[in-house]
Amino acid sequence: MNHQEFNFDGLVGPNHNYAGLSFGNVASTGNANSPSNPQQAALQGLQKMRKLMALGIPQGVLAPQQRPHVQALRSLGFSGSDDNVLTTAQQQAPAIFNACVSASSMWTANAATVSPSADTADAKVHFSPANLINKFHRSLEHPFTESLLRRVFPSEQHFSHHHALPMSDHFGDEGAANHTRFCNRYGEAGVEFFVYGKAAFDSRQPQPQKYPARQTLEASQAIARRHGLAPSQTVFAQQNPAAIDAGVFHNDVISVGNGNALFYHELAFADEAKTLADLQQAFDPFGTLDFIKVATAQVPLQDAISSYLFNTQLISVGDHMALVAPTECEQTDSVHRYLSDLVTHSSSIQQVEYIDVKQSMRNGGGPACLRLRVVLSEQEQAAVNQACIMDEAKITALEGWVKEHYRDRVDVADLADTAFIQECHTALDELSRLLQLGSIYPFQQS
Ligand SMILES: NCCC[C@H](NC(=O)CCC(=O)O)C(=O)O
Repeated sequence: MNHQEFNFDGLVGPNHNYAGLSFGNVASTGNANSPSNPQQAALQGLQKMRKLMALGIPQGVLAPQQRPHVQALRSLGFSGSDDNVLTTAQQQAPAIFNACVSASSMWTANAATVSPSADTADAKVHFSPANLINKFHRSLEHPFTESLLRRVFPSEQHFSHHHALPMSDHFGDEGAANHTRFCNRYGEAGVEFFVYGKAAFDSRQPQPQKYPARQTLEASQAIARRHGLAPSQTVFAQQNPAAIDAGVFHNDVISVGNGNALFYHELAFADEAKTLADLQQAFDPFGTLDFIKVATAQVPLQDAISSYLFNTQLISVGDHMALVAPTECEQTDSVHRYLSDLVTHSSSIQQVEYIDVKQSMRNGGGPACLRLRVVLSEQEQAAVNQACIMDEAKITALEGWVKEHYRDRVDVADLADTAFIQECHTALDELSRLLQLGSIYPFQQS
């Protein structure tokens, strides 16, 4: 059977903006209140999908969420007409209002954790939407994410959908940004690797002091249990608390894996030697893992964070692997030097492709943040909502849709404007038809 790893990228929403909502994510707070360009952001995302398709990676899309989240504002005591809710919230509680207008669902690496059928006890593909409890604006995502995933992966025979974990910091879950899978071939069983920031029920373990640990060990363990993963093929490792305090808010900012390779910075894990030993032990039945370590002397941690060297997409292309890296990696001397050198050695990684996703990068989202990886067999592929699987013509149609409906400048002050919100609804209404999602948006249901 022919299995493939699909990338489901988040389509950037028409309300893409910079509100500085993510404490601990230095790009987000550093660019707070600068104007955004939603049209350029969405086109950069679509261009990235085109590039990945050209490299042979099948590509799907996940639709953006409706914002502002009027219902959340109503639950916080703002009342009257929708217009009144929005204008009063923006005047009286601008920070809360901004959180309810975020386009953060574009980073689909945080949408869910996905385990392929080769790893799960019931041989179904399992999806657990992430509760994203650490950030208010992101904690609003999971109900829509779950209903969207159910419409994109509707077959009960092949797909198993869970609810998000309990909404408590003890079970803080950030989805696939802290989850990696190793295997020889996508259709074969492999090792699932969960990286957490803190143990919520064990205060003896070290914790970051400055910035929050967004993923807990207990959340990762719960996901592994729910997905029916074999304990011998599941590894949990703690992220280095010092790296979190330097701005590494998810593991995918400091390491990336694919196939039998792990590309990581030496400061990624709290206990590097134990993490590698645990991974190799779990992988022993399948073979040898290729650990590609980047030393601080080669790339200082700050350069890795600002360039997003590890938020690259590590993909299999024929018999080798390629890194799809943001152009910031080309512009950061240490990183560019490292990558130019890397491809000349006999490592698994023999190709680097640079892409421009600056609109997303300015909020701390690189190429890897924008995609959710889903391994599918041929039968599972046939059971997916086909309108969400991309080809050249569909990408072109989405580009046309973006150019027709998206603004090229949005200031945070525009976000409560009635005309702007109406434009966003018109865009999403048309998109729900293009992607055959039915009346999925709240404004279509009232
Ligand atoms: N995986 C990348 C996620 C980036 C995301 N940024 C944000 O939500 C910033 C939004 C803003 O500041 O407007 C986050 O930190 O979760």
